[in-house]
Parts: sequence; structure tokens; C-alpha cells
Amino acid sequence: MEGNEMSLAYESRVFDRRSGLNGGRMACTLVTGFLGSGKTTLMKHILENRGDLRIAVLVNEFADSDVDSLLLNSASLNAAFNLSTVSLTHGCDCCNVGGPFRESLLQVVNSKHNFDCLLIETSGLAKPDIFVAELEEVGIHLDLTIAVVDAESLDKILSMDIVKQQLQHVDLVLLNKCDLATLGQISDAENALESLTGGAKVVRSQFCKVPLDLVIDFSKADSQLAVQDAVTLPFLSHEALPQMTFRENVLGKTSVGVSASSVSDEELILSGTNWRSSDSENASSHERNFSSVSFDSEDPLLMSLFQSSVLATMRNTNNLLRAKGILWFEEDRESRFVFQWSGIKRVEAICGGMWENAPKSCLVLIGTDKSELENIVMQLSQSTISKVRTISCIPGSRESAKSFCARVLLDGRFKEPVFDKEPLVIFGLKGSPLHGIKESQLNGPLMHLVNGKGRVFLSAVVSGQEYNLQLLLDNGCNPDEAWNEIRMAASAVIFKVCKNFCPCRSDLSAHVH
Ligand SMILES: Nc1nc2c(ncn2[C@@H]2O[C@H](COP(=O)(O)OP(=O)(O)OP(=O)(O)O)[C@@H](O)[C@H]2O)c(=O)[nH]1
Repeated sequence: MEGNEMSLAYESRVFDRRSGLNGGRMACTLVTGFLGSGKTTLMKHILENRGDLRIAVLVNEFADSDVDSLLLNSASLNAAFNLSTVSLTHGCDCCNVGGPFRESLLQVVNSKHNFDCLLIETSGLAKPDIFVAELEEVGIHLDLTIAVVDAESLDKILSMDIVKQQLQHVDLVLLNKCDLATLGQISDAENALESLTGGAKVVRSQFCKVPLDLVIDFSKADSQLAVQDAVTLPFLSHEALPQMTFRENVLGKTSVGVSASSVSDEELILSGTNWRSSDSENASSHERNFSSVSFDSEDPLLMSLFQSSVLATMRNTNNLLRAKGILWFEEDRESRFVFQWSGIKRVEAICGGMWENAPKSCLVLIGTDKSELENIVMQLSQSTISKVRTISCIPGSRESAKSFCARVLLDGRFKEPVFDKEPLVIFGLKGSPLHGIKESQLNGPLMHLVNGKGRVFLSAVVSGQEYNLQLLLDNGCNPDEAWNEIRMAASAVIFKVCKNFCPCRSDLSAHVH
């Protein structure tokens, strides 16, 4: 269903629903996918482009602590949507989605907000069938099950049972992060997905930017009405779903205590449901023992130590699958950085604004070796300012910064560097308004590429269309080596992004000549 047809189906469904007519029912989409594939990115995309759709969102988290609501910035996001934030906590969703999840579902169903659509984001280690069973229990009709897949790293995780299970019964796969993958990786992934999903539709995406009618299906209400008399079983999204069973019976054990905040009808909904335990105790529910460890600190971190010891340790840790959180750095105390580690050791630290609340660092690490994760947390706590005696600007850093800036200045592809946040140099590639290439399209990949090599750490500062990079130049950083690394990575990024444009006599000429 596309275009006009889709908007007609949507209009009539929303109208019927809001006017209380028969048949107008809430659409429901379940989003699954492995850790870091882009599920939250998809949620944000839908919410930011939802128009006047009333959307309820339930987010289920694997990790300890409230990192996900911090990352989603749910309080301010909800304020923008005129919704209050609800925080729920419950046990490992693989073993126990029951109580709080069902309560949340019932609140959505009974809400006077009369939602047009319910979106459920499962944790990156969850099996979607459990959620399907719960939806069925409360009479919510699931229209669409979507798996978000990281095109670049799929081949590395395909052997995991959890990944296969997540892909088994989906209607649609978003083959995401296509900007990071090669064409070979994309086509290999498509072939693998064809057999793993039994032929589900696969759509390539970057940052999950897909039309909303692809991920919210308003077409099923009518077909549901047509078969309503004949079929008494709850409607499910996929033919293969009858094979699904509620796993609580199979696994028997619930791993952790459950506590749910009570929520009034008015208070809906962007909720983080957080797993409170740090280990998946039920080995039969996961083929590996996944662990989650978190780090919280109200002391700022020294960026130089974060770079030289924490990131170095993370890179040498083979069993780290995911890290995310917010960071507070001594060298840039005003800025709130969102840190993400996902896929093939892709590292980003992006500042999108200042602190609205008391600054702090809060990071969650998920992996398969708890002691390795704890080692990273130890490095983190040793990098906080209270653990380090002298933090004044290290002698020599100013000279290094000047020398680095001089090199950047000579390269016409870059904007003029700025050194007013000593010891941080701020710089970045120029975008190309003429070709519609935004600074973020060049500087985002540049950060990933440089950080991925592991010798230099770049963070990003984003403000509107401006996307700048920050480099810390202390004694441990050789400006020539850093510049060489960045310059070469810039060439690779520009080649990939600009190869389809003719640069002659355009604002790209400096980039390619
Ligand atoms: N380059 C690139 N990065 C992406 C894309 N989509 C998402 N990301 C980044 O990948 C990281 C993880 O994305 P999330 O949306 O948080 O992934 P998730 O599946 O919700 O992660 P978990 O809930 O922890 O399992 C973030 O840093 C995103 O900005 C994409 O298409 N391209």
C-alpha cells in the first residue's frame, strides 16, 4: 500500500478510531534487532516525523540503570509531545516481560489519549515472540514486526542464535547503516536475510530514514474487519507466528525482582523498561551469557585519560558488544556528550547541547565477559578528575595545537580551525550546499573512521546544520601523526560521499583536487 492509498487508509482509520466508530483500531509495530543496530534511531525518526499522529512508545532495555531514557532524552522529548515520562523497571525480558509490560500495554489500550499507533522497541537481546504473546494476551493486534539490522556487522553476528531468532518472524527488515557498509557487504547481507527471514521484505536504510508508511501499517484495519467474523483468534502479523509460544512456560525461571511505577492515565508515554540485573542468569535463554555493567560518576572524566586508557582498553576487549551513555569531560565541562559504541567497534561521542540537569557521566556496557566489562569500568573510575592529581593544561599542548591548526588551515577541504576551548582544537570538513552535502555527512563518517583506527579520538559538537569535530592535543598526541591520520581518513570519506558528483567548478573542487 503506497501513496494516496496509504493516506486514505490512515485518514479513515484515525477518523474511525478518534470518533469511536467500529473498526478504527490502534496500529501496532514491534521493532526488534540486535544491540546497536539502530532501533532507537528508528524510534526517533518516527517520533520526529509523526505529524499529528498520536504515538505511544514502549522501550524495553537490557541494561541496568536509566541510560536509555537519558539517551532518548525522554523527559524533554515527551514535554515536546505533551506527554509525561514513565519509568518502568522489570526483569530480563527474555525471561519476564509479564507484569510491567502488560501493565503498560493496558494503560495504552485504556488511555483516553486514544493513540493512533503503538511502537514497541525490544531490547537488543530480546526474542520478539515473547512480546507478541503479551500483545495477544491484552488483545492488541500487531500489524508489523520490523527487524533493524546493521549491514556492516551482520556477518559477524549471524552465528548467534539470538540474531536468528530475532529475524525469524519479521515482516520487514531495515538493512540499516548502509552508509558504513560496502556494496559487497550489503548484497551478502541481503542474501543471508532472504533465507533467514523466509523472504521478508528487505529495505536498505541510513539512520533508519524510511517513509513512515513503511514502518506503521494502517492498512490492516480493513482486512481485519473483513475476516473478523470468520477468524476468532487474535490477529497476528505473520503467518508463521502460530509457532510462537510464550517462553515463560518453557524457561520457567524469572531472574530478577520487578517493580513498576504506577502511572495515571494522563501520564503516557515514552517509557524505558530497564533490566535491573547485571547478568543473564538463564543460560538457556541465551546461547552466551550476556552481562551488563554500568558506570556512574558525578566527577568529570579527563578526556586525555578517557582517550589513552579507557578507549584503548575498550578496543582491546573482544567481548564488548555495546556501550552507550552520557559523558561529562573536564576539558569541556559545559557540554553533554552522548557516547555510543556499536557494530564493528564504531565509536562516537557527540555533543548536541549543554547540560540541562546536574552534569554526570553514566555509561552502560554490554558484553559476554563480565570481568572485561568491569575492567573498563575500573579504567573509567580511574579517569575521573578526583583520581588524578594534576589536571592543568599540560605544557606543550598549546604548541601542538597551533601546529595542528596550521596544517588544517592549509587544507582547503577543511573549515578554519578554532582553538578557543584549550586544549581542544575545533575543526571540520566543509559541506557542499551546492550538492546538498551537509557537514554531518562528511564529519560524522570522518569521526567514525578516525576513532575506529584507535590512535586518535575525535568527538563531535553539533549545532543546527553545523557539525564540528574536536581533537584534544595534549602531550600524548603528536600533531603531525594526528593530522596525517585525519587527512587520510578525510580523503576516504570524501571519495565515498562525493564520488557521484562532478566537482568541476563547484564548491567541491577543493575536496577532490
Ligand atoms: N553511520 C551510521 N550510524 C548509525 C545508523 N543508524 C544508527 N547509527 C548509530 O548507531 C548507534 C546505535 O544506534 P541505536 O539506534 O542506539 O541502536 P539500538 O539498536 O537502539 O541500540 P540498543 O538499544 O542498545 O540495542 C548510534 O550511535 C547511532 O547514531 C546509520 O544508518 N549509519
